[in-house]
Amino acid sequence: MNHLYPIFLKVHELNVLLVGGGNVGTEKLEFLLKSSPQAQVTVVAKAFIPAFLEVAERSETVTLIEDEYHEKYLGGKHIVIAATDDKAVNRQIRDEAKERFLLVNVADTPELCDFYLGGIVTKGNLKIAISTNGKSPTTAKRLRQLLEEVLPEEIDDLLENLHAYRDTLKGDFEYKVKAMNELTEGLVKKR
Ligand SMILES: C[C@@]1(CC(=O)O)c2cc3[nH]c(cc4nc(cc5[nH]c(cc(n2)[C@H]1CCC(=O)O)[C@@](C)(CC(=O)O)[C@@H]5CCC(=O)O)C(CC(=O)O)=C4CCC(=O)O)c(CCC(=O)O)c3CC(=O)O
Ligand SMILES: NC(=O)C1=CN([C@@H]2O[C@H](COP(=O)(O)OP(=O)(O)OC[C@H]3O[C@@H](n4cnc5c(N)ncnc54)[C@H](O)[C@@H]3O)[C@@H](O)[C@H]2O)C=CC1
Repeated sequence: MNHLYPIFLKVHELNVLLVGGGNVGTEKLEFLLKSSPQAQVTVVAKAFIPAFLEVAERSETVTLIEDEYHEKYLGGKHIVIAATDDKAVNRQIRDEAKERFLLVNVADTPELCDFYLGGIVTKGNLKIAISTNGKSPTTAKRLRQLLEEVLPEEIDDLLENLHAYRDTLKGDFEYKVKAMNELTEGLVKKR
């Protein structure tokens, strides 16, 4: 049983701190920006690998700070992702973030995480997040790839059309709920 509760964060309006600019940091930043290209991310690392810089340069909302992690970098942040190769530093980031009641993810270390990053499928306005409860990130990746493949791009047209249709409906809330449910019944009806 997976007890995690998924939420969809407006990371373009929240301040994210990422510590570490190596392989794992690159992967985290890449997936964050793929899903949320305007994510407000400050990255602190002693050094950045070229692949990291390549990903960061594509974004206008990523700020890089070449420095050792210090508690001061938690100021003004809502969410923290620790991705250094130093376990003690990751632990320190986690402890100092917790003192401030910030939500923290220590990459690849489930026991130190308040939340996990998931596999994410985006088709226009549709977004699906996948979690295996930390049991198999590779399965989350494969499911993400599968859904990206099988869900048609046109699914976004469906959402837009239904949204437009809802706006044309005259009547109270109850009437609209009924009309929208009848119209979309075919999506779940068993043949
Ligand atoms: C708990 C969690 C915490 C977190 O990091 O947030 C976590 C933990 C760990 N990851 C590990 C390794 C790998 N992670 C991936 C890939 C992804 N990992 C992601 C999330 C999560 N990883 C969270 C759980 C999500 C869930 O609930 O399912 C994804 C979905 C999202 C993202 O990273 O943004 C992203 C796919 C994105 C995509 O493609 O869509 C691959 C696959 C690959 O790269 O091909 C490998 C190598 C294969 C392997 O080793 O399994 C290890 C072992 C480290 C070691 O060996 O020491 C641990 C630690 C452990 O399992 O104990
Ligand atoms: N590379 C991979 O695919 C995997 C890595 N891991 C583990 O994840 C951890 C991170 O791995 P990588 O990203 O590959 O390491 P890496 O060596 O590529 O990157 C580490 C990053 O942390 C930064 N850093 C280290 N100490 C710092 C500090 N005090 N303040 C600020 N920045 C600091 C470095 O400057 C660098 O940018 C390691 O512990 C590794 O064992 C686990 C599974 C897979």
